[in-house]
Amino acid sequence: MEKDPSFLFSGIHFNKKKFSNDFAKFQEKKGSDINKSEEPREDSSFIESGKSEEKEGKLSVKKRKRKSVGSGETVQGFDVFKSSKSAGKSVDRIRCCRRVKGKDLNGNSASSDLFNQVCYYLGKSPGFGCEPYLLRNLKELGFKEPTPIQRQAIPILLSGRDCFACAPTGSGKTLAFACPMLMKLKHASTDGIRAVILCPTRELAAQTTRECKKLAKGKKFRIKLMTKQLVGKADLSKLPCDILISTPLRLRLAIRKKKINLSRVEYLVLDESDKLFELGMLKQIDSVVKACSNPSIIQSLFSATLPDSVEELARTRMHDAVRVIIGRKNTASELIKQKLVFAGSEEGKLLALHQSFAKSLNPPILIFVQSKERAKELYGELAYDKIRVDVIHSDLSQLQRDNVVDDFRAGKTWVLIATDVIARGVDFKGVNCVINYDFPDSYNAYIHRIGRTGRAGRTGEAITFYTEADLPFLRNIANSMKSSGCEVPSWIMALPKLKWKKHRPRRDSISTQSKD
Ligand SMILES: Nc1ncnc2c1ncn2[C@@H]1O[C@H](COP(=O)(O)OP(=O)(O)OP(=O)(O)O)[C@@H](O)[C@H]1O
Repeated sequence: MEKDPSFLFSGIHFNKKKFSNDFAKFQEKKGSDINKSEEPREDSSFIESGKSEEKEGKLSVKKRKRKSVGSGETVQGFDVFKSSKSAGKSVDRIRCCRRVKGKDLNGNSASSDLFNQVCYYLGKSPGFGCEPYLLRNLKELGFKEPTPIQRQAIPILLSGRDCFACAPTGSGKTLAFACPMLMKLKHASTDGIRAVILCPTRELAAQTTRECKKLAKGKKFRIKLMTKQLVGKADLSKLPCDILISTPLRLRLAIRKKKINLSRVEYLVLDESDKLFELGMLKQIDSVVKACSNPSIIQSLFSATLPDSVEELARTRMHDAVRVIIGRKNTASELIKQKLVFAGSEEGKLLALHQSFAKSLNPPILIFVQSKERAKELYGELAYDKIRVDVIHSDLSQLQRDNVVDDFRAGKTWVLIATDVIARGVDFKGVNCVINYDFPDSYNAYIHRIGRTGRAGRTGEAITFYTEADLPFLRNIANSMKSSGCEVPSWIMALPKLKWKKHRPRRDSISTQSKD
């Protein structure tokens, strides 16, 4: 069900208490008027907010506070203030507070085409022109107005600042980095690779490649996905490619074999960045960042979850970065109705699943389990039911994985059983329900798994089964539910909150056959 256009603001909370000063400022401006202005004003705060803060670097903290709170200067839609943690480093924080309205290029009212409006502002500053092909493609894709993350991140990246951004799942982060990338690159060239996008999984890399191609339709940009075959090629230095999309491992392999030249890369994106900064991928990321040696490179990090530890790590690798947080950091979209179900035992889970399918089946449904072995077991159980079920895990070949994903997208598969290989970033339109058959192994995994539903303004449901083994971690999930507006029994809220390391308990195998 589409919610138009308020969906664009799903997941946004403005903490009135914490930001009371800023809130007061917005209240004062009530009724005043961005909308009524004759012409859309050039919104310099969009682009230069961070830089003007920098200039103020010498002001005392008190003065800076006074200036930003009491001056009555124009603030449109967000509040910019220095991160206290980052004293001495140029990292700004932008918190999206409310909707900006205005007129589009033709002077029509705000709701018609805000993309035009954003681009109009940008077009006024030299070098930021949005070409007609991009506007046309956005229109063809049905995107009428930018989502909050797009509204904030696009101008920042276009202004040449590094950016790390955290916004809810399904809120349009891909476009937020792909749009400015195409605008920055302007035209295809034979200069070699000029933009690199890193994604943690092959599925996500393939999806991002497709999205970039759709956006670039009508231009001759060469957009390439780093495949196994490509890595195997003798010489990639002459690869006709403007934009390269890859997993870190494949790109690192190409770098190590000295097959690829990334010294001209102007634009680097780390998508699902917290996953990329996990221990296993950190070395690979570092070697890519090192190989992208162009001093004027623009780097950006995007994710729906951005733990503080990752931010700290990112700051050591990014300078002059603007930090954009849409809504509350690390929470699920409000469009997802989250439920916890006590299943008692492993057998209980299977029973609960069968019963709920027998009662009502509202596909497409995604079921997450904790390992490929369990994915195969559950598939074995459900395959006998008269539902179209399929399974995806890392034991399948790339071609098999692609086919499974395509069938689910096309509606041929109703129920897809999956491991965490597709928990992040993969955009299935209209998944009605996500079932965490096995409790997720971390809080972030929970947010990303359930984020496969409730995307782009649609509502969705997320059901999480738990057993005794999962009880210690229930409270952590309950917190996310509460902050997304879902009901949580008070006894769960009273449970102690534990530090959540990887939680993968040994579970009995999935089978209807009695163990005896
Ligand atoms: N401005 C827009 N208006 C309407 N729909 C949009 C807009 N921008 C993106 N979308 C759609 O929203 C959906 C989610 O976008 P996207 O996959 O970029 O989300 P995301 O924030 O990266 O999610 P995740 O955190 O799960 O990776 C896509 O189907 C995309 O086509």
